[in-house]
Amino acid sequence: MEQCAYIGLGSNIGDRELKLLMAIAELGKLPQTRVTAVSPFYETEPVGGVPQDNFYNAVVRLNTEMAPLELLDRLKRLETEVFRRVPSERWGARSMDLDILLYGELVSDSEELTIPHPRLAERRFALQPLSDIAPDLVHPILGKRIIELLTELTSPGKVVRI
Ligand SMILES: Nc1nc2c(c(=O)[nH]1)N=C(CO)CN2
Repeated sequence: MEQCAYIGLGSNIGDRELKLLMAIAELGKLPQTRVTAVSPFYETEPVGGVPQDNFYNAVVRLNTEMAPLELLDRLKRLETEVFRRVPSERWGARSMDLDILLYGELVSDSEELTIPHPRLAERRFALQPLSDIAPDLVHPILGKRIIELLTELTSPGKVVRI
């Protein structure tokens, strides 16, 4: 069955805007998948304490028939094969980070994959672009709309629309 999945994109190495555009093009080539919404791009302060360059972040909506773990596998392959991402420190700089934020109404916590993304509600760099394309979407655990989560967010984390 086709599901809506929301993917968070982030890059802070090289031509960040070009990398986001390339990632969106690659997502559109995935099997059984269509890109059905793309958020504006934001330049965002790095979160997580490691001193590094600002990120560009965006969120896309996919309509996909791929199962969550299949989608995860495809995203990890894109990160390594297309963007040559190398293993780096946990919160460190990255050429391209592709995270499944939400997958339909699914709530899942396995070793490989936690959905919704466990830090979604704390991250302005994810909530802001997500709220641009899906403000009324309800977080399946917190039971609140994305726009509410964004409004209630107290942590700073500057984000600037490009
Ligand atoms: N602003 C911003 N900060 C981050 C990001 C990111 O995508 N944007 N990704 C990280 C690694 O998951 C760590 N910190």
